[in-house]
Amino acid sequence: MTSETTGTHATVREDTAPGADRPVVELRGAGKTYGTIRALHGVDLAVHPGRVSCVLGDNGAGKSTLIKIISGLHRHTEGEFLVDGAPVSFSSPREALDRGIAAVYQDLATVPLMPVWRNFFLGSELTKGTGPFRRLDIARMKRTADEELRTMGIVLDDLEQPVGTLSGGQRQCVAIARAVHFGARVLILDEPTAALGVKQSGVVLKYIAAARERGLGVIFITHNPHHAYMVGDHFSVLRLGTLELSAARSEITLDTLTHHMAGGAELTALKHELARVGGVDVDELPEDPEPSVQQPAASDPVEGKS
Ligand SMILES: Nc1ncnc2c1ncn2[C@@H]1O[C@H](COP(=O)(O)OP(=O)(O)OP(=O)(O)O)[C@@H](O)[C@H]1O
Repeated sequence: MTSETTGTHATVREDTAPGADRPVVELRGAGKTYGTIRALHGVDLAVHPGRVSCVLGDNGAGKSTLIKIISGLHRHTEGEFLVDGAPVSFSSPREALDRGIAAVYQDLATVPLMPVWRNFFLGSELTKGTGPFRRLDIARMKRTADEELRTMGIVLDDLEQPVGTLSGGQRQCVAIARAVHFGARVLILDEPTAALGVKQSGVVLKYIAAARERGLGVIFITHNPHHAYMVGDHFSVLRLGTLELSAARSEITLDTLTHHMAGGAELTALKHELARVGGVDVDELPEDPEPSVQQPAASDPVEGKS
């Protein structure tokens, strides 16, 4: 049996992010070309400690490419990528991890039949004794996993239960707690709520907020403006590989964010098309709110919330 002590609904974020100083991770005019395909171009992004930076975009917008650059899977081909203010170009995820940048993907690298505590330490098992007497320190691994999960507000009744028996949301939370334990300063969460229902999404959003409270910088990739707005301090909307919108929380409403995500101009054009085709009463369709934020200048570095 499994239980979550912290309820299931994330609290809507107030506009009160701690005064985070310089960004841990920063992209300045960054881009990536695959052969002749320009997947990402001129993107600015700043990830500060204790803040959640949301990256939204439709299919093919360039979200995965952005994550791959920051997590060390691909090198950027234009602009700058800085960690702690110094330019970097990682050649592997190991290098990114060594700098405290950890990616948690939808298809989590867990072994479903192994217990929770074993998955928590997968690949980094604790041992005791030396030489031929060296063996797994099972008691310490269970204790540490339990403590770390509790610190994040995740209480599982039985750490012996196979990780495959946890809900999708709980597995994400174990993966987040694991990354935090192994020294992540920046968490990249790739659509962590995409395959989840409302309740489990709430659980994951809570732990995103918990990671933020622990001072981590979080890059939250999502299609869902409602989820982003629950926990986000800053919002970037990508469209066809470029930054369509970059706004701090204080500069944007949920309606405006939703408008950008939905492709407001495209929806309006679609409404006109539907009116021409007939059969659809476009007056019955909901109005789309107008955007009310400035578009970022390509050369302006994206600042977090002031
Ligand atoms: N390895 C690659 N080689 C060639 N083109 C690529 C490669 N990876 C991505 N692209 C192209 O780059 C563009 C951006 O893709 P990307 O996967 O980054 O978008 P995305 O926002 O993550 O989309 P989705 O939500 O569908 O995963 C797309 O046009 C895609 O076809």
